[in-house]
Amino acid sequence: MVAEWSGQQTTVLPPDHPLRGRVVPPGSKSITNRALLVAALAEGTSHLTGALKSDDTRYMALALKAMGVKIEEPDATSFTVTSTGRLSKPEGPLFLGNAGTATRFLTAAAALVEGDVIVDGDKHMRTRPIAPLVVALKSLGIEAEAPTGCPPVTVHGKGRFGGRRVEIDAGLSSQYVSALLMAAACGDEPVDIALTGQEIGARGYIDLTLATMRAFDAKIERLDAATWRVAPTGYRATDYLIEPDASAATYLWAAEVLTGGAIDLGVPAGDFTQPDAKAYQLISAFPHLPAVIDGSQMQDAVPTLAVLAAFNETPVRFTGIANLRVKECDRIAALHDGLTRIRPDLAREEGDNLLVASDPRLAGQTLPASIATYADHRIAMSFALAGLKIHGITIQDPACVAKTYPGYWNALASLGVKLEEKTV
Ligand SMILES: O=C(O)C1=C[C@@H](OP(=O)(O)O)[C@@H](O)[C@H](O)C1
Ligand SMILES: C=C(OP(=O)(O)O)C(=O)O
Repeated sequence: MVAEWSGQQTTVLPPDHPLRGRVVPPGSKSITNRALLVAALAEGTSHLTGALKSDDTRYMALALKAMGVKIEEPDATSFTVTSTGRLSKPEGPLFLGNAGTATRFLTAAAALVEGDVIVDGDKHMRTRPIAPLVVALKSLGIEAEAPTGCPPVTVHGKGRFGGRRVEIDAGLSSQYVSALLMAAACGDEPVDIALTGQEIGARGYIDLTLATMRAFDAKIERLDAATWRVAPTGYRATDYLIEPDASAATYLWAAEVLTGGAIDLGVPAGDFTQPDAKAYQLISAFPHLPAVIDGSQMQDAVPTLAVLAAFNETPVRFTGIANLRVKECDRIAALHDGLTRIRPDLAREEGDNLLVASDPRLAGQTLPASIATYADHRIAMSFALAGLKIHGITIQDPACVAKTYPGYWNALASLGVKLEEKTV
């Protein structure tokens, strides 16, 4: 992993007061990118409100525009999407940065284009696996190739999505399933989508996909615990309100318990439908987090929980997190790296488990640590939480939060957290 850093960095100064105030998290990344795609596949105009505007959703919107969809942004949290219901062949490759959702969802949707579509991303995305999705598309008779097993992917679209049944191994990413489900509604016959392999993490993201599809009038039937039948209805344009981002909420919930404050998120934790909202109960138990946390159904909340665990009364073992190794970076390694920069005995990797050796006496100490963020927004946002309690925590490349939460540093500042920015 990278050791040295030159560029922008932010030092978080521990506040001398509990964090109190109102911070509403931005719109859900997951729901915004689903809604943008299904709205683009619906004939007519859809108004998406409460949406996230960040790198990931910008890449999705730009890619859809490149395929002939009209997308306007009437205000800071809305998209107006007008489409014929068809995606046209883009002139060049679709560049999707490191947006896993946009990359996976558009790889399947590219089958609906007549002509070749190249789906590509930045150097990080080019190391994130997509082969299982490509294999699944090929089994449906859709020609596609990803020579490295990661983007770029070339999809030779035929303007249709056909085949009665497709099996998908979603062990590495639930996004493959969501991608197939969303494209399948625009097929010309019902498609059964069946999970193979082991039980997957993040099932809640499939529920999120089904909910967004149904809001745009798709018809999906669950045949059994691992199979869905998608009817070839297409989508109907609609107005859709997107809920705030539950993963973003985890930083605010954690900031609240770490400082003994009260942050009004504008949404009760129980109202979120996204998987990471499950982390709320755990966060509320702080400083009595359980000895073992299975992160499989709240994967994006694991960095938050792991940093929080450092201040817990007792150690915490994180299990069910193997696929954190193929997110924006290898998050198990990045969390281990950051925690051990704070204090060498604070974390240990055991296979794909992460053990955090908690110590409530960390609070108030001065332990200068420059946290490498590996271009991963969640590593930056979660280690900023350590800076609320420890003097000397510096976050490298703080701008990487723009992937999903561009307003993060302003949100902390609005709660009275002092930040020192420097370029080194
Ligand atoms: O479907 C989604 O919106 C997401 C699914 C999860 O990824 P995987 O399915 O790759 O685990 C999650 O980590 C990602 O941030 C968003
Ligand atoms: C894993 C993440 O993103 P994605 O897979 O959508 O790039 C994330 O936001 O934590």
